[in-house]
Amino acid sequence: MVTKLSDAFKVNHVLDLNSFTELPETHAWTSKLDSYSASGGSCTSNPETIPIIDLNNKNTIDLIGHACKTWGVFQVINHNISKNLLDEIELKGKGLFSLPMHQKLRAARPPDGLSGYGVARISSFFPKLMWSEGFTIVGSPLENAIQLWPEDYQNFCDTIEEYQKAMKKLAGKLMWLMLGSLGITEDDVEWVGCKGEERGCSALQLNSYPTCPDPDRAMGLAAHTDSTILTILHQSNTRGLQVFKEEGTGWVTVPPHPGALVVHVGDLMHILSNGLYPSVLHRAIVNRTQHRLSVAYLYGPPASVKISPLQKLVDISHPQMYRPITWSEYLGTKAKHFDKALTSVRLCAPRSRVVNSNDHKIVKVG
Ligand SMILES: C=C1C[C@]23C[C@@]1(O)CC[C@H]2[C@@]12CCC[C@@](C)(C(=O)O1)[C@H]2[C@@H]3C(=O)O
Ligand SMILES: O=C(O)CCC(=O)C(=O)O
Ligand SMILES: [Fe+2]
Repeated sequence: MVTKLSDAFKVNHVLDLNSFTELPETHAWTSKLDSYSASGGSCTSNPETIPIIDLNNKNTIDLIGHACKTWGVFQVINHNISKNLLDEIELKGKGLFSLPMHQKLRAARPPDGLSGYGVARISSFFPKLMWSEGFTIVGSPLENAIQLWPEDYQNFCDTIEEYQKAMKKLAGKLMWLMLGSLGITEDDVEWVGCKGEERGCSALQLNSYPTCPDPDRAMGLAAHTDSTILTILHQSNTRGLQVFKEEGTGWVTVPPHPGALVVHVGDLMHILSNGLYPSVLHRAIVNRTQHRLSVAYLYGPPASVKISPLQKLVDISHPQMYRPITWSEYLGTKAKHFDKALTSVRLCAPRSRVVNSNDHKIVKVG
């Protein structure tokens, strides 16, 4: 960890990125830092493209299974989330991030808190700061919304709550399609129907990436995997999201597709599938001319349920690869070990096909 910047991170020092005409040193990700490099790593114009899956297609389940195995990411269309709701959440996000800094800081995320405004949580693991600001909502948005708009918080809350509800439904459906593609049914999952504590459950993360005076040396959101079962990402029509594909391919851009939502396989699906569906390493880069916004719905199980490889996927030739762990414990492990979190709960060596994409600092991208 880098002491100076991690101190800044702890007190949630957010700089107003719109006020810079040159990239400050604190945000300059040099190529010497190898895998930390912003411009580092080939970003291919790969002939292979990230699958776009129509949820009304009769082969959806197989297409999803194949995408999870080969990419760890896909886009979905015909997902039943209205364009109106997607436009509305984008509008609310833009409204929030365009508030003056002193107003946003009224809702600053406390050092050990879950919800609120601030720099990327993973900042403390990197020697440089990221060119982004974020707003996390776990549970009700009410408390933060009142801090931001004491007179007019209801409008924001209504959109967020409607979005959370719609995403929860879609995420549940996608989880069962993913598990279904592995031959798993509800009977195989002990914690089905277990409500658990709502606190600590799925989070909504609004990310804002202001235009950047030197985008090749800056990093929007550094390479990471999500600590989720799956994540549903709505990206505005500006490019920026990249996923890492092994086998010599490198970083691949996930091009915005009108109306589509991006789905990431997260670390908990990696565990549940006993390594069959590896979580996807991804990052966000920035650009000189267009502000970019993304909204991530980070979906997980009830916080206190023990997650472990599903027994149907474990046998003598496929031993259990991970120990049981709750989502809250895993988030704690991630906060401490970051890219080594998954390895730290591993019981035996990974399947030979799976490159350990989670030791991402060893991934050669520079
Ligand atoms: C549920 C969560 C996953 C997350 C940490 C959090 O408590 C809320 C924010 C999430 C997020 C979004 C941006 C990337 C990420 C790595 C981060 O720093 O905050 C993820 C966290 C995660 O998936 O580990
Ligand atoms: O902004 C993006 O495209 C990526 C956001 C992301 O990875 C996250 O919020 O976890
Ligand atoms: Fe992410």
